[in-house]
Amino acid sequence: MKSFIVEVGNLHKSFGKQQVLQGVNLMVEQGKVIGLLGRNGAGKSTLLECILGLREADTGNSVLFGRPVNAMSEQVRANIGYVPQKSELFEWLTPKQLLDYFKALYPRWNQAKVDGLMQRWGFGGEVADKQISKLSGGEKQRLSIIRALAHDPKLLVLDEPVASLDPVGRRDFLQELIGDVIERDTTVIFSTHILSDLERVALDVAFLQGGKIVLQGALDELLEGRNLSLEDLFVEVTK
Ligand SMILES: Nc1ncnc2c1ncn2[C@@H]1O[C@H](COP(=O)(O)OP(=O)(O)OP(=O)(O)O)[C@@H](O)[C@H]1O
Repeated sequence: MKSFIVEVGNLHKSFGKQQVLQGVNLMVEQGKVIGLLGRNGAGKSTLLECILGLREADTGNSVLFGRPVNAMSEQVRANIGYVPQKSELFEWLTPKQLLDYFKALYPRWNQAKVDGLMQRWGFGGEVADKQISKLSGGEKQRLSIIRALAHDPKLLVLDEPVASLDPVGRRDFLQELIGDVIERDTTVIFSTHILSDLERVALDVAFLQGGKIVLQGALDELLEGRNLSLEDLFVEVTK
């Protein structure tokens, strides 16, 4: 039996009077790819941040790799890759400098993979030496993804990773992701509003609505017998 990489129990988070997460439970097995869906403002980013311990929950717990997120060693933390919704790259560096900086931080850094992605994802020429602040939104997002994949993480958490990518960029990214999952049994949680992408990669989906995961399961099983498209299901579940 495979182990659970992510175990989230009864997570609550409010901002002032606004209760955003109201008892989220979410279990993710090793090697699963889960698409996290929900309306704008449903709390997807908040949930992903709480799962990773980047934002403190009010109550409840997040356990990653069998360890509470707030008591994780650096070694365990190095198994995680994260692409935030808004990339927080060091804007004054160049892409090359940024990747060299992170390379020094991670014991398991796959330089061959980085070199390949840089070539294929548009950083082969002078863009690699341009200041990050001057890159386009899509270029920054690609760089953020390269950074997150570079250390071969066992858990990848992606918050709308493809929102600024063009169709070719989205396809390249999804191929890379699928390759990673197949080769390395990577566990992936990613939020997106692009349902067609989700249908291409996510085998499982989880719907966040009213501060809770209201539906989670294998995409084909959820759609089977309902005679619905994923878009129909989204509308129905998030009403
Ligand atoms: N730091 C904060 N302070 C106050 N309110 C916040 C803060 N961060 C998020 N919120 C609120 O919490 C709610 C959930 O926000 P969140 O960004 O998690 O939603 P989301 O599901 O990721 O949305 P989207 O699909 O639009 O990206 C929103 O109503 C937002 O205004």
